[in-house]
Amino acid sequence: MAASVSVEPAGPCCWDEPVRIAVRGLAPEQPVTLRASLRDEKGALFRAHARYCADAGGQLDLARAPALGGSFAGLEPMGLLWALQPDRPFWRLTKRDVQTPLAVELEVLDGHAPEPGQLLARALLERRFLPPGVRRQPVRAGRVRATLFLPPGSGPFPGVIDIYGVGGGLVEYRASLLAGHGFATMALAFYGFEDLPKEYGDIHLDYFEEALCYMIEHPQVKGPSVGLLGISLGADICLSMASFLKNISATVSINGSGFSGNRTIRYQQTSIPPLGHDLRRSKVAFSGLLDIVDIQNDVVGWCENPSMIPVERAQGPLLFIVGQDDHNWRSELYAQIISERLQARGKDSPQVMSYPGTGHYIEPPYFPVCLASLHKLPNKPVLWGGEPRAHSHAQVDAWKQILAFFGKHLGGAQKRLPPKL
Ligand SMILES: CCCCCCCCCCCCCC(=O)SCCNC(=O)CCNC(=O)[C@H](O)C(C)(C)COP(=O)(O)OP(=O)(O)OC[C@H]1O[C@@H](n2cnc3c(N)ncnc32)[C@H](O)[C@@H]1OP(=O)(O)O
Repeated sequence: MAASVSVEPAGPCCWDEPVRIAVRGLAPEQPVTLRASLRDEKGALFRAHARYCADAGGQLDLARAPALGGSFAGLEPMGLLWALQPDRPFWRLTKRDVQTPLAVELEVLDGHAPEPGQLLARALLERRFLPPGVRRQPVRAGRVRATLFLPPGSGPFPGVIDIYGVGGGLVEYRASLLAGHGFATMALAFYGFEDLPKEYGDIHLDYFEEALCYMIEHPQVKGPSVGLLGISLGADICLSMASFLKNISATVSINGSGFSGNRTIRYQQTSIPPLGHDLRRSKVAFSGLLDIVDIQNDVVGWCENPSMIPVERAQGPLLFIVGQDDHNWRSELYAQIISERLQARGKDSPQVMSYPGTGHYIEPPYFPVCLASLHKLPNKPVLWGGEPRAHSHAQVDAWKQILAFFGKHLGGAQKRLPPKL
C-alpha cells in the first residue's frame, strides 16, 4: 500500500488552529523523516524537519508518536509548524495580506539518513488568516487608519483594539484571527502607514481616542466599552489608553513595560517623560547580534518613577503576558513594578501570566519563534529571546488566556467550535 498523509480537520484551517497529522501505509516500525516548508510573501523559505518511526501497524500519528530528533524532539503534534525557521538570517514570519493563506508543504521521506530518502507521500496545509465569514473593512475615518474585522453573524460583537509596536505599519493578522473567535477587532496603525507620521514620535493619545470613539459608535460593536490588546510599544500605548481614556473595560499587555519608553506620552495637559536608554549598555551577542535587554535606564524611585504610566487609573482589569526570556527589555521585572504600584495605591493586583523560556515576540499560536530580527530603532538585528519549544507552548497558552480574559470581561463572544481532534 502506498503511504499517504492525512490531516484533520481536512481542508483549509485558521493559522491558530491545531491539526492532527498522521501517515498511513508505512511498513511496520519504518523510520521516516517528515519535512515542512513554507514560503512567505517576500519569498523567504521557512523549513523544519523531524525523525519518526511508524508503529507496528505501519501508522504514524503525530499526536501519539514522539519525534526522535531533528528541528525538535518529543511529543509535539504541531512541532512541524512552530519549529519552522527561515533560511534568510534574522527573518520573522509575518503575514501582510490576511486575505490570502500561507501554504505549508508536508513531505514524508524514507529513512533517517542526513540526506533525504525517497519521497513517500506529500500533503499541502492551507493555513488561513481570515477565518470563514469574517468581514474585513478598511477604516479611513478622520485621522484613523485601521482595519476592522467583524465576526460572522449579525452582531453587535464585543470590541477589541489591537496595536503592534516599533516597526509601524498596519499589522492585521492577529486582529483577523481574533475576529474568528467572536470579537470585532480593529487593527490600528499609528505610524509608518499611508498619511500617518513616517517615523515613531511622541505618543499622542488623542489619536487613539479617535479610534476608540470610532469603535464605540460602530453599530456592530457592543458598547459601552471595548478591550485593548497590544505587544511591546503597542502594549504601553494600550496601558496609557486604559489609564487616561474612558470606555475601556479590559486591557492585555504582551511584553509591555508600563513606562513611557523613549518618547513622551501626551494627553491633553498631561505628559509622561520617557525613561530613556543608554546604548552603551547594549552587548554584542553571537553573530554580531545586539542584545539590548539592559539598555533602558534604571527605574529610579521604583514604582514612583515619573516615567511610569499611571495604570492605577485604569477602570477595567489588566492582563500581563510576560516572557521571562524577553531580550527587548525586562518585562518580568516591569510587571512586578506595575503590580507593586497598583498595590501601593490600594488596587487589585493584575493578572500576570509569566512564561519561562519565552521571548519578546509572543504571537498567536504556531507562529515560529522569532529569535532575532531587525529592530527599527537601532536599525540593527537584535536578540528577542525565547527557546523555541517553551516559547511555542507559551503562545498557545497565552492565546487561550487572552480569549478567556476578553470573553469574561467584554462578554458574549460567540465561540468558534474547536476542531474535533
Ligand atoms: C535606539 C535603540 C533602541 C531603543 C530601545 C529602547 C526604547 C524602547 C522603546 C520601545 C521599544 C518597543 C519595541 C517594539 O515595539 S518591538 C516589537 C513589536 N514589533 C512590531 O510590532 C512590528 C510591527 N510591524 C512590523 O512588523 C512591520 O510593519 C512589518 C515587518 C510587518 C512590515 O514592515 P515594513 O512594511 O516597514 O517592511 P518593508 O517591507 O518596507 O521592509 C523594511 C525592512 O524591514 C525588514 N523586514 C521586513 N520584513 C521583515 C521580516 N518579515 N522579517 C525581518 N525583517 C523584515 C527588512 O530589513 C526590510 O528592509 P529591506 O531588506 O527591504 O531593505
